[in-house]
Amino acid sequence: MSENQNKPANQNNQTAQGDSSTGGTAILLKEVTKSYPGQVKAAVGGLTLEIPAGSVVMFVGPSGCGKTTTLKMINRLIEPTEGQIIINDEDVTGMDADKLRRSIGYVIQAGGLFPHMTVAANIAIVPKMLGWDKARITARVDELLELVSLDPAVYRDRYPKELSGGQQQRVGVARALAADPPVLLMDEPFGAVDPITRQRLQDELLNIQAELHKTIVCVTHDFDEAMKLGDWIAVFDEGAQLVQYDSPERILAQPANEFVEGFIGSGAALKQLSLQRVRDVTLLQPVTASPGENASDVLSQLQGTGAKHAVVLDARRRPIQWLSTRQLSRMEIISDQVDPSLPQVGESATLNDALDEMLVASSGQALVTGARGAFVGLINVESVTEAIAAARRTNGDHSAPVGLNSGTMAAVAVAAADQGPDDALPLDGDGPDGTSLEDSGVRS
Ligand SMILES: Nc1ncnc2c1ncn2[C@@H]1O[C@H](COP(=O)(O)OP(=O)(O)OP(=O)(O)O)[C@@H](O)[C@H]1O
Repeated sequence: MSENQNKPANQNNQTAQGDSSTGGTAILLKEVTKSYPGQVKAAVGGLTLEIPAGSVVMFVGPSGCGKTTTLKMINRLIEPTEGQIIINDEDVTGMDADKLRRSIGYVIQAGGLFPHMTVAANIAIVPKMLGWDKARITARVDELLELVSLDPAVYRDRYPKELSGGQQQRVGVARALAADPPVLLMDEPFGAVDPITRQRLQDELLNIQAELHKTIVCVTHDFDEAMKLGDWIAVFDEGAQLVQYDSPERILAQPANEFVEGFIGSGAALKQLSLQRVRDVTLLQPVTASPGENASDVLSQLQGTGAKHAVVLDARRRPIQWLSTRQLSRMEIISDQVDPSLPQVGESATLNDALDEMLVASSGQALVTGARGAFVGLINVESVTEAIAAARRTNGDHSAPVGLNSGTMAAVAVAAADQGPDDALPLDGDGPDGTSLEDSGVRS
């Protein structure tokens, strides 16, 4: 049996130890335990967890359940009491911790920037330690600032206190990516910013991930964030007991037990909206027009199609106006005026974002833009509803990565196993599809 058989369906081209098709590398936690001095129960009890290369794995669970402890054991900010952590074929528990940390990006809440250093100096910390020359560091700093959507000329010489919370967070991400590490650990990265900034930072992280394909492990308190960002979600209970480890779709459609249901919260159907992107929906193609055109020509086109609105595009095909037949009938020539309040969403926005935009505009429709703001079509409430129904029909046809505990919290284990063979955790040592852990790359 091949090593890939127990990998998630959408990761089948990767081996357990990374693959050239991703910028990331697989991580395997093998029966990892952490007992703090004086603790009655271990903070992490015999956790085995496979983190596929190039995927985003989100850790969720109640406060104090061991998420941060698990995360920090990966880069040895916390030393495990027992077990192995294997990154790129190597058990890193025996490796020099400083060397290890230089190959793992780490992002914490509010960026964790050094206040006495400029943005550029903060980003340059690891490249400097690695002995890069000055020109290479300067070029890399600028490249990373561009990547996180900050203009290098404006921001490179600023100090952290001269940045907004969201900007500090962006610099934190840039710093973590500086030496192009295959692994990125994030601990509540967007916890300290307002909801709108948070949404933008999440979108940006997704864009960056689409480009770089890192292996990202991220702790969050926000289940919606876990669904939006995660390829896989690990739901933990006390002692880092893994209650469910699966795709956001499956966790939503088939929560392992009441504990997971509680985490999902109300409105599971609505949460489907956060799983799908605008680009997954069939867009409508309206009549378009350009500045300088005769309004009457556009009106007759509209009459031909039965539509009531035309989208005016500038020379770079960016939408600038959205005119009704009534507005068109009052003008002769279409102007190049830009309407700043057009309801617009990007292709990578979630259906939830799109619905928000439509509701705010109360038009039931929004303009969709793609690369460099070019118009790609219209989305409406009906197409969103159809996309959700279609997703339900195709839900849940894949196996998940391996995750289990050898710890002592039997109650949780029994609760999960009660869900039947399809939903149960592989507590008997078998993977979700019945393959052995040996086959899945988990070797003793
Ligand atoms: N340095 C420490 N010494 C002793 N106990 C600790 C230490 N750090 C964490 N713990 C305990 O270990 C358990 C797990 O803590 P951890 O911070 O990993 O949880 P968490 O799930 O990340 O929590 P939160 O969501 O509140 O951040 C908790 O009971 C915590 O009190």
